[in-house]
Amino acid sequence: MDTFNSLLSRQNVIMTVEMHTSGEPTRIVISGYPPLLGTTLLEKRRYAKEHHDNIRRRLMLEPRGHAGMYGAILVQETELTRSGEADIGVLFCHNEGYSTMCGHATIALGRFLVDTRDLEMFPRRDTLRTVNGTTELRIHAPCGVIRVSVPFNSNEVTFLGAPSFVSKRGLLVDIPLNERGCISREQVTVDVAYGGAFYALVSVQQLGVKDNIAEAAAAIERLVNLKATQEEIIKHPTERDLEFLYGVIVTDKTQGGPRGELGLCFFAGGQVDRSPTGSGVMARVALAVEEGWLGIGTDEWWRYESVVSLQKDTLGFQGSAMELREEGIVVKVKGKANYTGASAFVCEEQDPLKDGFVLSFPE
Ligand SMILES: O=C(O)[C@H]1NCC[C@@H]1O
Repeated sequence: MDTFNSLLSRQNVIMTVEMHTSGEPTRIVISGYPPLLGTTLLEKRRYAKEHHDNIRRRLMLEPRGHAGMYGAILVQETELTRSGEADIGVLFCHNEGYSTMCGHATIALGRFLVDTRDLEMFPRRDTLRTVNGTTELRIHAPCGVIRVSVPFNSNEVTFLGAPSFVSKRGLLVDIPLNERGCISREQVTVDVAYGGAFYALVSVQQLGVKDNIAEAAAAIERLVNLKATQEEIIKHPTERDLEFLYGVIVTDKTQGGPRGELGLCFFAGGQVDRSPTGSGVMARVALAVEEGWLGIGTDEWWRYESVVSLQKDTLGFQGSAMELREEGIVVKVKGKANYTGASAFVCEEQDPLKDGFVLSFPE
């Protein structure tokens, strides 16, 4: 039988730093994760899925995690760190798998990576440039390079994401009779946009949601997925691995103040984002530009709130359209992250729940 001390002295202890961004957690894996084979970050992402998924489950699911847990696995070497286009790589993970972009985790990582002095964890830390008290870093995420600005002595981080674009405006989704328990309309208009990951965007007014918004969002996800496959809507210009519907964001412009709106993001098979969803902000800004009410390069900021940030002033994200490129619109997102702690995770071989579990009730 293992004692706790001997478990802690083993090599397979996983150390994490814990943060939150507007209430959404980021569990940053800082040591104990095995090396990922592959030349590119997307190859390493596939390798993590195929060979180390038990570690994701262990860290995200109960009893170590919970239904809203989110993680970031640092990847020291990628094709873009080698070419000098990025300073470090990252893989994002959650209860269901691995995402391609995450704004809230980027905000947390920005702070943490600038704070750290551990060169084993972040070998290029010393090459970062600080100008007028703001440190700049480039994080290679599966969707591309994110340029992050971290001011000294502040918890507010800004990032410029990989280009965002609208895939389909005004997609008409017929609501079949069996889904009308949660959605009161016969037809709903949905927009599909990409902000490092693909989102279905639908207003709560359009949805005519009866009482269970999570059930309505899950129905929209199913129906949009069906239509998107038929009409080839979820297409990334270069990477097949990025072609999936990551989430549904239910928006409400009647809440969030005069220059803002509320959004509730359901992603990864039912996880609910506590934050205003940074990658969702990227997608929503691209849509706002296409709808013609937000300019590009005008320094106009729009506020994006979540159900948590709405209750606490100053916790929301802000988004602005910075630049139009051939691949899409470069969006700037601003938000705040705070530390909550650090953990050392162990597991005992005899533990039948060592790789985590999802709570479900027998039918
Ligand atoms: O901020 C974001 O982009 C995200 N938060 C959880 C789901 C998304 O990845």
